Amino acid sequence: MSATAKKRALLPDDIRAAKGGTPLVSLTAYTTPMAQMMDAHCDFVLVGDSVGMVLHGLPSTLGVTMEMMILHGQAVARGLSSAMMVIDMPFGSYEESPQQAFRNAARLMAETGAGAVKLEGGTQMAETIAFLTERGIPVMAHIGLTPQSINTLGGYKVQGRGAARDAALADADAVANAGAFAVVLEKIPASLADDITARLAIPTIGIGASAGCDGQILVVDDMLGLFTAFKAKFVKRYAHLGDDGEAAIAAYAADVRARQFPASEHIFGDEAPT
Ligand SMILES: Nc1nc(=O)c2c([nH]1)NC[C@@H]1CN(c3ccc(C(=O)N[C@@H](CCC(=O)O)C(=O)O)cc3)CN21
Ligand SMILES: CC(C)C(=O)C(=O)O
Ligand SMILES: [Mg+2]
Repeated sequence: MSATAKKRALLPDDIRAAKGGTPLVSLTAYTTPMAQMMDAHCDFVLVGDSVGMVLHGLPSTLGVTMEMMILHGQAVARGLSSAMMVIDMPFGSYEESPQQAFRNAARLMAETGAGAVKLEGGTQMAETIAFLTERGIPVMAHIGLTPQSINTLGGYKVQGRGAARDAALADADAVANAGAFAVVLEKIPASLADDITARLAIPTIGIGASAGCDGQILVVDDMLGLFTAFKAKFVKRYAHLGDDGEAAIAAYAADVRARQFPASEHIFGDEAPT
């Protein structure tokens, strides 16, 4: 999909229609300035629950709340005009029942203006995905490595290898048949991602999956080199803003200590300029 020819905000159906075409481009965002930076270049922007680890220093995504997602979602919405906004449902906000999922998904959409929600899970979430889509809430699914299940998965490991391959294919079929308009494939073998992409009628969005997916997503702070606590194999760093930022802060500190900052252009005289 062309990132420059858009006249209106993209909709889930536009994303769905991109199946098999130019790969969909997506990044996460959590703030207005980051959303502004990517609006013209991305087809959709995800307010990911990775916000908890990336911006709040949490050890996993499990501690992320509805209130955090809503505040960051509102900030991102202010920075977007053409890219579609998708928002993650946080851990504990949808797993209990389709009714619980609807209540919280409706709140996320109403209070942030997101065009769709994303939730983690395959066959076990199919009933909930159908319940939401039948009631007007577009759902992006997320299978493979599902970080909210870190405590049962036992680590951020590759999913769907060997005997687990058939279960991953069943998850893909289940979310597509339930009405998801797209599905994120996280950290699975490339051949499995290619098989899923070939068998589903909806776009696959890869993160640690395959260049053959219908689109790609990364955590923006990872690809900018701003988040450096860990680097998954699937991350490519396109910049090193963390290093650049620390160097800038060190230069500021040295200037202040040497009384080199503020300089004449940063200070005010007694008289207003004429
Ligand atoms: N900064 C950031 N980037 C992400 O992609 C991300 C988050 N945070 N938070 C939420 C989830 C968690 N995800 C993760 C987290 C860690 C690894 C990771 O460290 N992978 C290692 C190996 C870990 C292992 O095998 O146990 C790797 O080298 O890929 C991967 C995905 C993806 N999401
Ligand atoms: C990594 C993407 C897919 C995500 O779910 C997140 O950022 O929370
Ligand atoms: Mg997430």
